[in-house]
Amino acid sequence: MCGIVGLHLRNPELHPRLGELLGQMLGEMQDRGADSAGIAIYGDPTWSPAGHGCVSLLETGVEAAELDAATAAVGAELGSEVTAQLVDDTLVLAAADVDAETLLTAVTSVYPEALVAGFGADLTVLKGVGAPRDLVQSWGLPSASGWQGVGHTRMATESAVTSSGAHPFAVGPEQCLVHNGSFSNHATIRRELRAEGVSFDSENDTEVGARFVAHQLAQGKDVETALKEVCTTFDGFYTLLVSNHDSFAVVRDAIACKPAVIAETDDWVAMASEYRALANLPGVENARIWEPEPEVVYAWTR
Ligand SMILES: NC(=O)CC[C@H](N)C(=O)O
Repeated sequence: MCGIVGLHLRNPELHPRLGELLGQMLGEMQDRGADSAGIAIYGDPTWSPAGHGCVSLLETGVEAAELDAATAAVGAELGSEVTAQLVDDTLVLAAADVDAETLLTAVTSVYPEALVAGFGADLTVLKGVGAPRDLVQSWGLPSASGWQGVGHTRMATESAVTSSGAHPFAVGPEQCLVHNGSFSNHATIRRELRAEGVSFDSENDTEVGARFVAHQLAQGKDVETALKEVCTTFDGFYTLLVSNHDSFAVVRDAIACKPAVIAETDDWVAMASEYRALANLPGVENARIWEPEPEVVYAWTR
């Protein structure tokens, strides 16, 4: 198994409720993947303030008492002021008027061994090992706000139960990908991407999918084209939810044996592995609800 949830909010009045709603959705999917979990939040004013470059970092070894030293070290490397907070195990860094890739370069030179969980103008990615409902509380997710969120509960099939194996895989700017299923030819595609200079953080099959999509987007392709390329390149089983700075997209493999349901109202678009994760969303009783067809890319833009 594995559980996927995603919520793209169209109505700004709902933005303050993003974390509360996503946290409930993720909690409903705990029994599909109790090993580990992760979330991507777009637009929270505390974690990723407007106009800031943001980087989410795991495995830094930084403790709460060392945050000032961390901001000083990254600030010195960057040449401008940096803020940092520890959200459970994730070090969330932000810098005003700096693009996220510039901040990322400074951060990775100070913490070369750390795991980059995500980066972007508007994006925070938190991941951890443990029960998803406990992680939701440790992250303080119910108080988060924003315009889009993605979450995943993992039951590992392809690599160890570690933070680096937890989803989302957020390997390109503002990008995030979560997966239910397993890619059977990921080793081949990993070799091909490596030959093109792509490097990897884990042995996970989903990371290969995320790096493939990021590679396509970096070549200028749009999300729909990149996901159609996924369908022609990857073998195995997959329901994927892919988000970006302005988009939210779902695709399933040709057999579509991994469950997925999409619901849409004027106020939001939501996706989950099972309907029960959507059942408490405001206005769901009037939503258009359907099961995504095999190899059809469903994409929404802001
Ligand atoms: N159960 C799943 O869907 C697992 C997803 C992916 N293959 C992983 O191991 O992370």
